[in-house]
Amino acid sequence: MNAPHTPAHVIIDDFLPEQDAADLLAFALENRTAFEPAVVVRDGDVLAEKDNRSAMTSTDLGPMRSTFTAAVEAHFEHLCKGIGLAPFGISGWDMSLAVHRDGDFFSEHIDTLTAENRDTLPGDRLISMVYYMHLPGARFEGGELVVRHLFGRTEPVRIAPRHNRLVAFPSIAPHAVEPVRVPGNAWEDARFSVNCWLLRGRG
Ligand SMILES: O=C(O)CCC(=O)C(=O)O
Ligand SMILES: [Fe+2]
Repeated sequence: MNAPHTPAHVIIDDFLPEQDAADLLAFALENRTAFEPAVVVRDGDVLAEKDNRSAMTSTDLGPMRSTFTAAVEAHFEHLCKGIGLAPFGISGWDMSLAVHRDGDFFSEHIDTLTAENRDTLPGDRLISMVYYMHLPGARFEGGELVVRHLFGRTEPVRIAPRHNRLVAFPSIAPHAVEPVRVPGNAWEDARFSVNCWLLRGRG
């Protein structure tokens, strides 16, 4: 359980069986051409906004998609409890692979879609999850996830992007990715992740 005054978040280390973690990372490493520069969506407009975010994403998880969703489903009640939410019917999954390379970052934001953006998904993002992966000895530095609580004067939590670590938090919690440094900027040295949002249907 989280202490009462820390942001409600859950960390699960060794989230996937070792072989699945290696296969998922291998899939991301091998499918480099599927990644495109990430965009920021605001008020219904898709913005390639270098001021707020620099990363690349791909919605193709291939055969690893079902491996990943099954693992999340197995932890669903635990995740809800740690975040302080009653379990809900998942109306949809929003998922992508992401890579942060040298100089990449994501300034503070929330994942909840509001206004016109809300209609782009078949439900509201309630839980945000980030699953980290990288090769042993990958040379990136930085890229900590910083999660801030919405209310109260509490210290933000800073979470290192450790291989095979899942972090979950409420999608409305402000969070950011600190700048990543990758000496030499080799693809194999980057900070890879799966971003996954659990959607709840609307009444
Ligand atoms: O990569 C991370 O640690 C977080 C990414 C994120 O906040 C997002 O994609 O919305
Ligand atoms: Fe986010």
